[in-house]
Amino acid sequence: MQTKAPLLNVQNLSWGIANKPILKHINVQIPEGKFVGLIGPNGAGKSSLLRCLYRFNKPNEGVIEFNSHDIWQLKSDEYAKCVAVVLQEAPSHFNLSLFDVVALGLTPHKSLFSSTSQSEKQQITLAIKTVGLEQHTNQNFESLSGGEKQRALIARAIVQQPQLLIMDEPTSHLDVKYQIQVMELAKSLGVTVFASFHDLNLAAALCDELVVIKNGEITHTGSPAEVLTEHMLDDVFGVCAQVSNHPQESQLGKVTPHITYFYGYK
Ligand SMILES: Nc1ncnc2c1ncn2[C@@H]1O[C@H](COP(=O)(O)OP(=O)(O)OP(=O)(O)O)[C@@H](O)[C@H]1O
Repeated sequence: MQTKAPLLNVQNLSWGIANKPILKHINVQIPEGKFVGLIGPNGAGKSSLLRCLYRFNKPNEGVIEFNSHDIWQLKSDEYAKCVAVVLQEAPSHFNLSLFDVVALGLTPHKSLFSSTSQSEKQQITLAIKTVGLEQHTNQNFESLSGGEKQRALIARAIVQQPQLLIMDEPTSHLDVKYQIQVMELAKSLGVTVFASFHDLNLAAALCDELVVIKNGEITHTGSPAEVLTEHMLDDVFGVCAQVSNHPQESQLGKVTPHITYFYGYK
């Protein structure tokens, strides 16, 4: 039986700035429909890798295939229709309402200056409702809270109807409730997601697979249970921790690693 090609296939990717190698011979496969987390210490290369995937950084070496096509051979608007990006910092959208920002998700699908049809307006309203922001529809985007902004950007991604959602630490400024809410919302969309995380327990609970990067190299890939070991946490993150099974998940017969950190160890 022939196995299906991954939605995103990164082969031997290297990228750097001014002769300084930052990403070194990266190989990553993101299967269609999976929620894959990218983890690694500060400065490991997470954002640099994700930027290569949404064509912000052009690799010095290697190939990135989307649906078996080299992404640099695709027309930029064609690729923009397929890939939505949610970043750590919500971009500034002065004078735009929440509705207007969510409507920007239609941009890759529309010609310049074309107006928004009735059915598109319904699509936008539905996406706003999905992220629970209907009471804020006409509010200025800039006046939304951090968590509301990130949910609005997910609504924008819903409207875009991407095949792949790339998220670069989208919850790092949010309180714990919004962190869980925003990532669970992203998971509930059912699209393929590749997201970087700093909260390893959140990554363990939500991700089907994890990719670990350290010093610009992939060191581990696999299920959260395979990847999140005490040895890996020591080796890659330099922390002393105990990994157990999350109590909520063990009641359901699932194995989800849960990390307890120890303090005062060097
Ligand atoms: N445009 C650039 N010019 C010079 N150096 C860069 C550039 N982009 C990234 N770097 C460097 O590459 C390394 C990896 O950075 P990157 O932002 O990808 O790491 P990260 O894993 O996302 O880190 P963090 O968890 O702190 O956000 C860092 O040392 C950073 O300073």
